[in-house]
Amino acid sequence: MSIKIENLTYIYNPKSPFESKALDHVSIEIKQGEFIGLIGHTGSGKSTLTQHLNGLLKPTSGKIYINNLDITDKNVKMPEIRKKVGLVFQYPEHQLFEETVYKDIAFGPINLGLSESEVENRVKEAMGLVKLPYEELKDRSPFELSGGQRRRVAIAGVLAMKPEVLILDEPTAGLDPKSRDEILQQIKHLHEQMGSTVILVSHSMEDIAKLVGRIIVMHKGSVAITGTARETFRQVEKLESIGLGIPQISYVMKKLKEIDPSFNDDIFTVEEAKDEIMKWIRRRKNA
Ligand SMILES: Nc1ncnc2c1ncn2[C@@H]1O[C@H](COP(=O)(O)OP(=O)(O)OP(=O)(O)O)[C@@H](O)[C@H]1O
Repeated sequence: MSIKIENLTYIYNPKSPFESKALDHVSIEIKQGEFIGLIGHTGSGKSTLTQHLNGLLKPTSGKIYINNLDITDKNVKMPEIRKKVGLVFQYPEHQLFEETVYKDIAFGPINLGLSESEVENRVKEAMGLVKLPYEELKDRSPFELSGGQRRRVAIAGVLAMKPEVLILDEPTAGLDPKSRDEILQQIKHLHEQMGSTVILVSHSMEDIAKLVGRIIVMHKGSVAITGTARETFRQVEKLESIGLGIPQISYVMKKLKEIDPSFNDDIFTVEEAKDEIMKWIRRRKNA
């Protein structure tokens, strides 16, 4: 599904002493199947933006088109949009409420009006996608599971709806490194396998550099930078001026270049850094 946001402005508590402009004339186009990283300092408007995409918030002004359909139009039925745009909130496990893992994941598909056997298939498939063993966990209470497993149950609940656009607001916040890596790998795999449009909100430049095709940088409610990871992370000064940085490994490579100018410092992932260091070692051996 393609997304087009035109001049979107959003004001919380308008005309009150608590009025706050969270989005200011934001225009963005996202093509079908893109993997977008949405980054920005805390309070820059990322969550406010994502909540507009499934109709949870209505623009103060501006338009949002999903597959050319204007979802800000009063006549568009929001449940229809929510079937297509899945939003995984920050700490989604706090929203688990059913007594078993099965019932929690089945909640969305049941609301879609699917038959019992279709619901069961959706639950099995979604649990498989996030690597949760179906037989072992389906009758367990989500509250007996580990934090990482609960997060997966919550993500599976959204995946079971088979959304065409998947929005994940910091899906790895608060998880241990192993669970983080596993969940990110699964999101990557999902994007490749299902071809859905994915928007990943993250504070981790490392994760963003590794995963996404294009980055949108928000600053004070506006789009500050948009481009590939390479194009974005080359703008170090601009990023630092708005309180962001580049992946840690890029700073390491910049330091190495200061010591030996033959180093390439146009590097954003650990994999790229490994290759560059190996090349440097080979050059030294041959010298
Ligand atoms: N419910 C609300 N009522 C009033 N103002 C709000 C509300 N939610 C957010 N804001 C304000 O809107 C602005 C954007 O907030 P938003 O949550 O969209 O930022 P964010 O980039 O997602 O931040 P974070 O990275 O901390 O999640 C901030 O100034 C915030 O204080």
